Amino acid sequence: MRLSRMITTIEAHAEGEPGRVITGGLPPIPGDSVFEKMQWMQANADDIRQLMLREPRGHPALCCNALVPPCDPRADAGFIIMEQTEYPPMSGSNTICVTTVLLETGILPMREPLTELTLETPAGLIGVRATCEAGKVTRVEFRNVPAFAVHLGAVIEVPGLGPVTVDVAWGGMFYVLAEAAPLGVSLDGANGTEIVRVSEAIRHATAEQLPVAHPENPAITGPTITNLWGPPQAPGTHGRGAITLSTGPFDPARPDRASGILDRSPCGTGTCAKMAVMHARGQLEVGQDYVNAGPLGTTFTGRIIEETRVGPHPAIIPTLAGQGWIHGTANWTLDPGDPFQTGYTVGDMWG
Ligand SMILES: O=C(O)[C@H]1NCC[C@@H]1O
Repeated sequence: MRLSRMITTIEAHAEGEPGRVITGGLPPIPGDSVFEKMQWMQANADDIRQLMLREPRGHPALCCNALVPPCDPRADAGFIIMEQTEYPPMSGSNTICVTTVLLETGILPMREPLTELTLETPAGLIGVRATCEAGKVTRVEFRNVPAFAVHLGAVIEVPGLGPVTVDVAWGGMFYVLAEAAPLGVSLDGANGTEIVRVSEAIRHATAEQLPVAHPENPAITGPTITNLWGPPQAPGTHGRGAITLSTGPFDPARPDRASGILDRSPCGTGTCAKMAVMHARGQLEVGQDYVNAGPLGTTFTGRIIEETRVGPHPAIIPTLAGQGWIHGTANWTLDPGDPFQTGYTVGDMWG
């Protein structure tokens, strides 16, 4: 066996959303912030992201996180988030996976009943409170970056769907949000193909008609991800949503060939974007919980803890909570003679 790479990972999921955590095998990654480290990785080592997320080592629903030393002296650890078509600045399910791995594998010391951490993400510092019992992280609550609505109730023209009313908001990623019922789309996971088809058409049209950039970091643009939402279905929940992550380019000439995957969790940044929209509409107040359900019926609990501003936008500071579980460890290798040096995708599963 000849190895040109060996990457060590801890396999984890947060309320169903898989979030692989790279704990070894990365090259030195330069940068004066985790955001700069992310930019370097995107420009100089994107083969690692592809190797981890594509077949035979990955699959369309997988996310991956590269643990890196923090740059901010206030942070305990840093991580770079990698998804199928982008490096998100922030991610709820991946923050929960990273926290669970850091503490349950001893990379950082676990204190029971509560461990408090500061993590540096490309979007900035995240305060984390991990409830721990008998060596298990039973709940991860993090204070997200400020969330805000950029567009409320905008009408866009979507080929194949006609006029669609959308909101566009930041929750750590830029989301386009649309109510599922007027579109005639069921949010049940079994309807995933239709959800992806409609969501990708809306995302593409919104990115063309309502492009947005973050006021504090114009390099962060969107929307890049779609949140179809609906009323609560289960007792104790306040809403539900289906988040579609793209897994490949959208061809407006072939909307039926849209390639995307549902977040298996309720999506932390998507829930925060939804909360920002609800707050902007006076539907959710400071101190109020918002329990959001995803396609598996698992939930994240959001709460608005403060009001603030981001550039010209009124904003909220939300917390988001859920749980993660480790389900494996792995050493992934690359033979320099492997014909697939960056993995591969096939249209049957990748659209
Ligand atoms: O929970 C979240 O925010 C993440 N889940 C997959 C897509 C987002 O990054």
